[in-house]
Order: sequence, then C-alpha cells, then structure tokens
Amino acid sequence: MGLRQAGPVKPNGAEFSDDAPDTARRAAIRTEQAYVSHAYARLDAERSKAEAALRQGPAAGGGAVAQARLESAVATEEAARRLARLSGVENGLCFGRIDHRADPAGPGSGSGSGDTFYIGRIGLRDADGEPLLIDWRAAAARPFYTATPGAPGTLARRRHLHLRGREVVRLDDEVFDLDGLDEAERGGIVGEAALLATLRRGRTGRMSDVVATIQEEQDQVIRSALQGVLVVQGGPGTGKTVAALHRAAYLLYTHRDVLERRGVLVVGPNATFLRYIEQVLPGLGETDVALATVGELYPGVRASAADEPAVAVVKGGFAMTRFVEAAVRDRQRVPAGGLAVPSDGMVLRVPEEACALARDRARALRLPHNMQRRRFVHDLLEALAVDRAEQYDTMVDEPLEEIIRSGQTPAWLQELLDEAEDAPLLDETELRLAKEALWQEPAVREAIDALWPELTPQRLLSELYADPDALARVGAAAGVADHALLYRPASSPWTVSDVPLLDEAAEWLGKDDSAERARRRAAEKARQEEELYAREVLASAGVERLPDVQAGMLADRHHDDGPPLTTAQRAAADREWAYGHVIVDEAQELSEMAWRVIMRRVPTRSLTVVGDIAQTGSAAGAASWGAMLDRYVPGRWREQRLLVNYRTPAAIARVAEDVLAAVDPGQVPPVPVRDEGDPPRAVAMPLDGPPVGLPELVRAELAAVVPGDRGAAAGPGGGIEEGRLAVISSGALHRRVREVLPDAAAGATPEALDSPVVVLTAEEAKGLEFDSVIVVDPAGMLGESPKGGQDLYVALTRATRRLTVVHDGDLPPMLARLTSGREDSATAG
Ligand SMILES: Nc1ncnc2c1ncn2[C@@H]1O[C@H](COP(=O)(O)OP(=O)(O)OP(=O)(O)O)[C@@H](O)[C@H]1O
Repeated sequence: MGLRQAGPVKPNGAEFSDDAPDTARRAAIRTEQAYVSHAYARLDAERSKAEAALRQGPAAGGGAVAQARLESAVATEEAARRLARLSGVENGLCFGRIDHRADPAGPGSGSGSGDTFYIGRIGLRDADGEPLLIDWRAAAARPFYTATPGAPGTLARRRHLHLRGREVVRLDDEVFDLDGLDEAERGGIVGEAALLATLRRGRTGRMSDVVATIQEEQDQVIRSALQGVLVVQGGPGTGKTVAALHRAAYLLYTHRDVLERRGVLVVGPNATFLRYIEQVLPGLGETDVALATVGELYPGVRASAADEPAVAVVKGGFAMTRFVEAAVRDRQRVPAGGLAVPSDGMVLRVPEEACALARDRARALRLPHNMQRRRFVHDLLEALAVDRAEQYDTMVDEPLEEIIRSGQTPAWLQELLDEAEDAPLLDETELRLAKEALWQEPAVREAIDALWPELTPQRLLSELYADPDALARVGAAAGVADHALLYRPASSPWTVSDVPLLDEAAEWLGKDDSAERARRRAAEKARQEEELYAREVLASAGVERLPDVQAGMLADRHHDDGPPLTTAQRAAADREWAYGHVIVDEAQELSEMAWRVIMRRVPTRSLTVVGDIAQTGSAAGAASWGAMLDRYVPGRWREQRLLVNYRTPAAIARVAEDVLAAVDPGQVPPVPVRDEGDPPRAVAMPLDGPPVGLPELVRAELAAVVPGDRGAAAGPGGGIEEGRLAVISSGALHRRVREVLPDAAAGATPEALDSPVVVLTAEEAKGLEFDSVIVVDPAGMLGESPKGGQDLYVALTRATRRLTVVHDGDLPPMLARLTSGREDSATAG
C-alpha cells in the first residue's frame, strides 16, 4: 500500500507521524484546539449577530424615517445571506495552517516574514478586526494548495487540521523547510498524508468537498479566469465534478458583484446526481447556486424520461433547428380555394392569393410566430371587413341602380351618390369597428386560428408528434429523413430530449406579450426611480457609495414586499434569464440541441464544461469537444486536463484501462493515486434465470466495506452512515437483479443515495461512486448498444475500494485480467 508517485500529486515534503513523540503530538493538538475553539466562538458570535438582525427585520415606517427603513432592509437582506453562509460551514470550519519562512531580508521586505495563517471555509476576523481565518479562496490562502517540495515558495510548513465536530483529532504536516521551524515546532510535527486519509474514507452517498486537499492541477481549474469557455477533460475519478463545484464557489467569492445578481447555474445529468452533489456548495459557504438537469431547463416542464437511443439521436441533432422552424411554418397556412366564413347570414370570403399575401407580409416581419400573427389577423380581418362592406354595398346597389335606370333620381340622392363615388367603402373608424366586431365572432376566430394559431411550444410539439402527415410534411421541408421515429400519441410525457426542442420552439414562437411588456417597462421605470431615491437618501446620510447589488436589492425590497426570491429561484423560473456563469457536468452527454439551450442561458459564454469524452454513453452525445463547442466559440475554448485518478485503486483501474484500450484506444486513462486494497475479482454465476447467488454476494461485499461490527449486521435497507454498494447490471438483466434484491433501492431515485445497496444501470450510475461495485453481465452490457463498451467502462470505474464482476460463460476478452485472479480470489460468496 502506498501513495503512487503520479506526476501532479504532491508527494509529502516530510512525514513524521511515526516518530513524533506522543507528548509533542498532544501539545501540538492542544495548541491548535485553542485556536480552533476561538474560531468557532467567533463563528457563533457572527451567527448570533446575523440572527438578531434577521429577527429584528426591516424597520417599519416612512417619511422622515425612510432612510433608516431602507438601510435596515438592506441589512436584513444581507443578514439572511450571511446566516445561510455561516450555517453551511460548521463542519471542518478550519482545516489548514500555513507557516511562511522567516524572511532573511527582515520585516517589511515583502512576503510577511514568518507569518502563520489559518485557512478556513470562510474568512473570519476576531473582535479586534484581526484576521482569524483566511477564506480558502483568498489569494493569501493559495500557497496552501500550490506549494510542493520542489517549489515551496515562501512556505516552511503546511499543516492539515482534522476535526471531529469542533474537536481537533489529528494533524498532518508537510514540512518544506525544517530550518524554518523553531525547536519546539520541529518536535511537534505529526501526521499522515491528508489526501490519502480523505480518499480512504467510506462513502456516505453524498459528495463532500475537498477544500482541505485540493491538488495543484485542480487548483488551476478552480482559479481559472471567469471569462470564456474552460473545458475540464479528465478520466473517471479525476475530481472533475468536485473541482468544478469548488470553482463555482471561488468564482462567486471573487466576482460576487456580477455573479450574485446574474447567478451561477450547475447543470448535471440527472436528479440523483444533483442530490449527490448538493451539499458541496453550502459546505463551501455558497447557498445560492441553481442546480438543474437538462430536462429542467425549460421552465414549467420537468422531464426525466429518456427516449429510445435512435429517437434521442434524431431529436438531439442540429437538423432539429430546421425541423422546428419548418414545424412553425407548417402552422402558417393558406386555405386552398380561399377563406370562406359564415357571418351574419352571409358568407365572407378572402381569395387564396390575398390569404397568401397576408401570410407573406406577416412572415416578412421577421418576428416570432405569435407576434407575426398579429399582422396576419389584422390583414385577414380587414379583408373580411371589406368583403362584408362590399356585399352590403351590392345589396344596396341593386335597388339604387333601378332608380337610376328609371331616370327619376332625386337631387339629394344624386348628391350622395356623387360623394360616395370618391370615398372609400369604409373609413378608418368604420374599418376598425368592423374588424373588432368580426373578431368577436367565434366562426371568424376559429377560421383565422386554423390558419395561424397562437401556439405554445408544448402545443406545437405535441400536436406535431401525434400527426404522421404533419411529421412527413415538416420532415420533407427540413430535410430530416427519420421523422417517422418522432411519432407518439398526444398524451405522452415529455422526455429529456424534448426539452431543447421546446426551448427552440419558444424562440420561434415567441409570446405576444405586448401588454406584459408595457407593464414590465412601467415596473422597471418605477424600480429605477426607487433605486435612485435609495441612493439619494443614503448619500444624504453620508453613505458615499452603495454597491450595485445592494442598491438593486434595496430597491427590489422597497418595491415589492412579498417574500424575496433568491437569484437562483428567479433565474430558474425565467427562460430568458442570462446567467453570469454556467457549469455543465457530464457534458459529454449533451446533444447538439442541448448545447443550444445552454448557450442561450449564457450569452456572455462564460462557461465551465466538465466531462470525459471516453465516457460518452448517449448516442446523441459528444465525440469531441470541438464538435460541440466550435459552433459557438470557434477555436476560443481552452482545455485543461486532469490526469490523476483519486477514486479507483490501481488494481481496479488496470481492469478499466483494458476496457478503455479496447473500446476507445485513443484515450489516455488517468493514473491512479492509490495502490492498495483487495484485487478485483470475477465470479461465475448462472444468469439465464434469476441470479439467486447475488443476495449472498451482496451481503458479503457489504460486510467488507461497512466499518466495524455494523457490517455483519447491516443488510440491504438497514440505515448505516458509511459504506455504499452498487449493483450495476446490463439493461437485459436489470429487472431480474432487482427482483432478487427486493430491499435494495433501485434506479435514479431520491432513495438511491441513502440506501446502502442500490441497483443501477451504467447510465444511472454516471458521476456517482460506491465503496463496492458489483458489475453484472458485462458481456450483455457490451452487446446491448454501440456504446456498450463505454457503459462497461463507466460501471467499472465507480468503485472506490472493491470490484466484483459477475458473469455467465466466458468473460469478455477485455476483462481477461480478472480471470487470472479468479482462482485465488474468486469465490462466490
Ligand atoms: N483533491 C482531492 N482531495 C480529496 N479527494 C478528492 C480530490 N479530488 C478528487 N477527490 C475525490 O475523488 C472522487 C472522484 O471525484 P469526482 O467525482 O469529482 O471525479 P470525476 O472526475 O467527476 O469522475 P467521473 O468522471 O467518474 O464523474 C471523489 O470522491 C472526490 O471527493
């Protein structure tokens, strides 16, 4: 067992744990305990202050006390945010300490000679305003993450503090400069590599932050500039997800003014995965980040069902942009033979050419369908009104012509006839009134709606999918040959691949929101006036500069007394919200159409794209990053690779490497950081009927990963804290596996993470990890789809400690490495 010297991982400068005398160790812990207790006392004091401010709430009143009221509203708002932040950082508040070398050039020479800093999840000051904890994201904390024995910078020592609750239980030291420490300190060096200790911990079903052990290559990802598209490519277990989440926290800390207003969105592959990661950001002091799956990106729809792969490929392809456009145009129709509408005992008509002209004039506006519709409706109503007037005219004309023919036209009538000769049939007012009256007639409305209906994206797509003739027309117009695959009955639920199409349709359809826009314009004007007023009031009170965030908040607060929404909540409800930054995890799974939605949400193109091309399981997903991104930021995205595998011990990683070499030889597997644990094994078991040997194997495997004597007692469903096992099977055997493990959680459900045993498909397991993984039916997995190899690779790389492969018949050759270990270690439980 040992730490493999994998390139970017920092070897320890020195470890003295075994030699450190007990008394020195205890003394060091006592010293650190005093400091940590002091930090917690400050945290408590800050919380009480924030709670008191919240309890007090904004002051009431107006007029002369308006200023106090406004200030107090801002303070309350801030107190709520601060309290949320302070509540999230209780665990492991202070986790590190750095000791700078005494600077030979003496005080005042720059680097803060011999300074010691304590690093925490948030920054705290003591009662005198002196820094007590440095926020991990601050520049002063950076040496904690970047110092290596080869390049220690000004550091003499880095110390990790391990806490249980508020108690300091262990210290790990890396000493870069023994001479930089005094005699007493040298005696007190203690510890084991903090990273390995963290990695060996049992899994709890929730991702935890790694703020104490961020590695240098991850630090570069985390602190990379906000602007532009950063792609983080790395194999399984390289910490892409965890680094991306720390990056979110870092960006919020560093660019709070922009990002708190515009918000940060994290997009993940499914709801279980989002639940798996949801605790990380609050633990880093950030609570207001929106998390969503692609199926949730269109407000009002929460899709989680997946389409058949062939259908997902059609829906995910870029050609769908033309398809949706054609679908919208298909709803802008010209009636064969013209329009005929019964009205008031007659039939009003508009010739086909006039209808076509009205359609072309509306289309020429280059507005979304529902806004073009206004023009079309007006033109047709006008044509109908004129037709009606002409028909009335004809009715009157016949008796008149008779009188004229008789040669006895009275003078007054002749005068009227002369006047009418030059006048239009309907003047402006008459025309308007006639159109309004016609619009009230249901038959007229129905007839016009049939030609150019007002449409929601949902209606457009569900009616299209359920109509084979319309699919054929639209498919032909858009050049999409596989249109028939899209057919489905009208009441079918939305799938994840529908969501980008709904979003696309929303762009083409728009909303006839003229009334709503007028209301919003008035509201915005009022808000600006409020903000100006707030600034003036505070300026008059000597508050020179109010940050934009606060002034805006204050104006919002003043304007609307309803419960304030967080940025994340407001953003999630608004399809047109422009986020300040978007992080996409498991990004290799996104289709071309899904990328369009993402890009719409972040017009500034400030994005972190996290994934592994070698794990692409979706047939509509990415074959390369360029294929997805060059359309939006040609040649302007930067890639950072993570090369070290923190999750999987070397023996398991080697099995996965063989699979990768077989299915995607161009990809370089990450280097495992740990070389320890039991060898992975293969277990032969009949799989043509119910896999009856599986429950016993699960019990034995679970006992091996659940700590202490709880392991023996814990079975599937027994509530335990650490120790997680996943059975990942081929799709074909999934049902049978579930049947023989009735107590296990199954599928991407909320319980999946809380249960000690869960049955998943490879797709559902993506992004997750478990102490022990049992892969059932690898041959079946490989045969199931062209991406079966990627699925097997994903399944094998979920294990943090133990891997068992259950098979029937010969093992696939790419798993041959397992066979050799079979005799000594493969015994079905
Ligand atoms: N610097 C670190 N210190 C401690 N643990 C780490 C560190 N980096 C990564 N890990 C751990 O390694 C495991 C894998 O991390 P993560 O899930 O982020 O990897 P990933 O690259 O997203 O994997 P996948 O591609 O399979 O989704 C997690 O348990 C994570 O906490």
